[in-house]
Amino acid sequence: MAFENWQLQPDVLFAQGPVVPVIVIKDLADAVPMAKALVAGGIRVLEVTLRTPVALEAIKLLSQEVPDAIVGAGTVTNAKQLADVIAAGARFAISPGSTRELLEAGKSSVIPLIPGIASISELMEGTTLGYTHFKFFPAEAAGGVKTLKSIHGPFSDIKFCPTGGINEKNFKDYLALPNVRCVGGSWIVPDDAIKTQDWGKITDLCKSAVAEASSN
Ligand SMILES: O=C(O)C(=O)C[C@H](O)[C@H](O)COP(=O)(O)O
Repeated sequence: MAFENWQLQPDVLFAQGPVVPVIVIKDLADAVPMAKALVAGGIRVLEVTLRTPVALEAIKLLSQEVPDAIVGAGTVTNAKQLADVIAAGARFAISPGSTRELLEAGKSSVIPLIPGIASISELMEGTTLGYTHFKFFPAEAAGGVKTLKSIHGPFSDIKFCPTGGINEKNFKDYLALPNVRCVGGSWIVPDDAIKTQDWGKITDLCKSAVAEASSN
């Protein structure tokens, strides 16, 4: 267990499925059909990034309208945003990085914070405060599978959700690592499918990722 005040423990969150879609919602009207398409494809944990003006509204809407999903926030970079996403109903928060301010706020929050790390020193800052689950970002650019294998030596109890440059070709290499439970990625919610509102394509991408993840 990481922090007892967290209503959802990060090991439970990481165990929900092999892929966490990194979602960018530009048009609020897309939020519900997109989330339903993901859930229909077998993916429940949804990371809605705070990259657009409608992101907080989208988190609120999805929390109410798509009860089968576990809706959280991505791109949470400071304590104020953490408070905002909790108020919107997010059940977890993910950050691309870690600052002392954010780590302290996450520690005392009611939802789990998954801080991002790309170096050993950042990881140590987080583990010193009691964090056990991290995002590894930007995964491919920061050395990918090789880096995670090396980190596993001295930090064998720490679990990661690598994100950044992960796609249908390399995600299984990450999932095969002992310190990886799930991977994050935007490949599962491609821009062209959103633009054309091709929700069936998103469901198909999820189904094939879930099926492939469980095959050898
Ligand atoms: O927005 C954030 O909070 C991030 O940390 C960045 C995203 O996780 C990556 O941009 C997703 O990477 P791709 O799957 O390569 O598109």
